[in-house]
Amino acid sequence: MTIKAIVTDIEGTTGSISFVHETLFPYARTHLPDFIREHATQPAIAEQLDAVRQEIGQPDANTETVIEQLLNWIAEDKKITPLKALQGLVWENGYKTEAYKGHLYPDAFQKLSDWQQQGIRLFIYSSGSVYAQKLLFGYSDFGDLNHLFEGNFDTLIGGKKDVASYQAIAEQLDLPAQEILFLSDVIAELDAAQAAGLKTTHLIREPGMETGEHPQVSRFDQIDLTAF
Ligand SMILES: CSCCC(=O)C(=O)COP(=O)(O)O
Ligand SMILES: [Mg+2]
Repeated sequence: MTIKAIVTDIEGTTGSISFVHETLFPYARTHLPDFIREHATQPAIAEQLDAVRQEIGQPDANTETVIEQLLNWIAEDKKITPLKALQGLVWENGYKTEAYKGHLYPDAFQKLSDWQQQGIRLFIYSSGSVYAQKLLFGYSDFGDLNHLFEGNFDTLIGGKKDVASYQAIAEQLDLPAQEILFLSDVIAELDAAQAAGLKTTHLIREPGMETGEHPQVSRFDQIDLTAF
């Protein structure tokens, strides 16, 4: 079977977990409160704040209550759509002021570039918003890499542990599921993708990570597309 498209996770797969948890999340924790206070009445921000109120079942929650909720969700690494949308908007300033660059493993950069040259269709599926994904790859260690990807998916298509999300992605790619390879460091995500019929590969970037039943690699250059 020929792999025609690759859908890749970001955190723990194309880039390090520590970049997300030790750089991006702390930056959001520091800057999100004032960002929200300053922009709360802008329609795009107000829409996300209303989505938080709806999520917590408090339609009349004031701005400070919403901020406190968002900070709790950051601490708990919740993959809740309005949080991820707001984080992306806050991170923009960090990239633009060069507080950080989007972390990418060199082997991921090299292999994604090779696959694109070979005509493999490339997509990202991350819990980070599409906007946050485009920032991370737009301001990456290797420059602007958004040209490598044909498309991006986030939690608007569904959760990454839900089989239906991968069925919807296969439908949008207009490919049989078995011609799509999904890359991730999270077994529950790989299980969901496999249940939808996608091929899978488990990235184990750091020693001591849980192993499962999926084909395993520690670097992108160990992935052989002809093996599927
Ligand atoms: C794309 S921005 C940073 C990643 C992020 O916010 C996140 O929650 C990581 O999710 P992933 O699905 O890439 O593990
Ligand atoms: Mg991941």
